[in-house]
Amino acid sequence: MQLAKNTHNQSQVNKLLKQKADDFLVIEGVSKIYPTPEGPYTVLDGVDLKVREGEFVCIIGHSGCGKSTLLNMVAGFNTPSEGIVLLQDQPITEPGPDRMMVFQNYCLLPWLSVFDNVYLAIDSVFPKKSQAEKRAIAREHLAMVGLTEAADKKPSQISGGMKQRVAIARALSIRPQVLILDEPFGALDAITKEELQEELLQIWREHQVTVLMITHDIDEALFLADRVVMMTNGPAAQIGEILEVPFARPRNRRRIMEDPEYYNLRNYALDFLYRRFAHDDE
Ligand SMILES: Nc1ncnc2c1ncn2[C@@H]1O[C@H](COP(=O)(O)OP(=O)(O)OP(=O)(O)O)[C@@H](O)[C@H]1O
Repeated sequence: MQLAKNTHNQSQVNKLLKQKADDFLVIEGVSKIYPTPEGPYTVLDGVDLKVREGEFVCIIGHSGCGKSTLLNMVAGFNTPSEGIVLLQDQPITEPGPDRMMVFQNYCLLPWLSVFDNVYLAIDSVFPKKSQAEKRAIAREHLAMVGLTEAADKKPSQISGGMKQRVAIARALSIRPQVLILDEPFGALDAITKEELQEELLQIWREHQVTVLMITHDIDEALFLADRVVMMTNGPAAQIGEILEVPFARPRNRRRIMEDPEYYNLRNYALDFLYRRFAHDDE
């Protein structure tokens, strides 16, 4: 009897734990209305999304539909006009080291070396750690993105792909729970972009970080994400549909591209963006 009771309790606990993991990041009824000289402008209108812990979610949608506005609310740089964003049941009201953002334009400090760009972030979040420890964390994360040799270079002396690697190493070096990427590879050439996508997947697997990433590239979203969130056009944009990406991990680009399901998903997303929610100017 006791055993049966314990088993029952354990299954309840497992259910609660799963629910907690499923509700890791919760965006609930979020709207954003900006005051403008022409009157209130509704960018987002009632966005609901739940993200599981460790999930990789890509967000696609036409320019101006409010993707950055939404992710800025998760980062804490922006606040909803209505609704709420919760991380592990806590409302997000300001930026914090549990959520790190990486932008398309790298945002490195040009007067600091690659190493010091990463070190500065670690130092600001972990001021009590010893200098040796902080230097070791910086070295470890630069090694993770293959930049050990470039540690003493200034941002102006390295390529765009390398700069984005520094930005990713810097973001991860403070061990955030959520990594927010706003079109991180948008400015890179195709080969560098593919290399960085592979590296990002490896890092995501090793760090077990939850990733939210904006992209305009459907192939990128299908290669990286567990789910692709497709937004309707603004104003008053909403989540139109969510695609579950079924490909096994670790993913192999060639194998995925040989899978007929890849083309079904790709065509479905293209149809959503360029027919059902086509932009007037496209
Ligand atoms: N502070 C603000 N005041 C008024 N309107 C704003 C403000 N910030 C953003 N907007 C408007 O909100 C809309 C959504 O902007 P946002 O940058 O979130 O879109 P996006 O989907 O990320 O676009 P893109 O893909 O081009 O980066 C745009 O029309 C933008 O002009």
